[in-house]
Amino acid sequence: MDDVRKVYGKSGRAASVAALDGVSIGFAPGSFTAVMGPSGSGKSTLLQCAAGLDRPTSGSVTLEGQELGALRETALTKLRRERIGFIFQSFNLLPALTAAQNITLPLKFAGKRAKRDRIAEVIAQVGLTERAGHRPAELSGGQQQRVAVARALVVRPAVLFADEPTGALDTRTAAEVLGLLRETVRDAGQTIVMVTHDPVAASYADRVIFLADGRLVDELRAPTADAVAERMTVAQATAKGADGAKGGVR
Ligand SMILES: Nc1ncnc2c1ncn2[C@@H]1O[C@H](COP(=O)(O)OP(=O)(O)OP(=O)(O)O)[C@@H](O)[C@H]1O
Repeated sequence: MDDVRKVYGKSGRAASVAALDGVSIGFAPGSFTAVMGPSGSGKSTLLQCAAGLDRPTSGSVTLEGQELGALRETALTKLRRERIGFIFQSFNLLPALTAAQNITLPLKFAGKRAKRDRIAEVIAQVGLTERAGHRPAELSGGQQQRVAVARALVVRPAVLFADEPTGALDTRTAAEVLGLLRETVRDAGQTIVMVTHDPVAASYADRVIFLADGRLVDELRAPTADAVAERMTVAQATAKGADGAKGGVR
């Protein structure tokens, strides 16, 4: 992402909001990045712009050498289907379909043949071989999120974007899902960008970036949960500082 700005509302008008205010950042192949920041700091907007779900007001986003802004809507949709994976807080599975059918869906959308071996492989990767024939209502929250992870991985995306993937899970189940994400980075070289409010979740990443008022204000490598929690306090102070209070960052 190069100098990405996203302004909601007409730029210059009193009601306009710069949700992203000149963000430049790269996500290297095989890296796992957590995005943190106070509510309204632009985390979701960053994810949406990086994933080609939303177009920046200015600046550019490049994925595997392709500038997303240069693509028409149909080409962008194709790129999203084939090169990008998504998981959300609410698993977004289709209730009438089994786990295996949910996982097969992205291949169908991409017009690809659903090879049985690939489906079995990705189901095994998320540890759901025994549950492949179950519908979402017959699965626990953690299992449903693992189906969603498998569905995101089945196309072998360049980047997996996760928006609060453990927000609806209890601590133990969240740890399982985060461990699974970590494994896909380690074993399959998957690139992951994850928005989270939880310092423990962020500590599974290789790097945490902190947003405040649409700007990148800090970065932490090899994070521990304690170090993340401490930096969050500083990011919050920075956000307040931008509202006029002096000496926001210490
Ligand atoms: N569609 C929209 N129209 C107008 N303003 C928007 C829109 N989407 C987001 N915003 C504003 O942009 C800013 C950043 O929002 P964003 O959702 O990216 O923040 P966030 O860090 O993800 O917040 P949260 O942690 O609460 O989900 C906020 O001030 C928000 O009100």
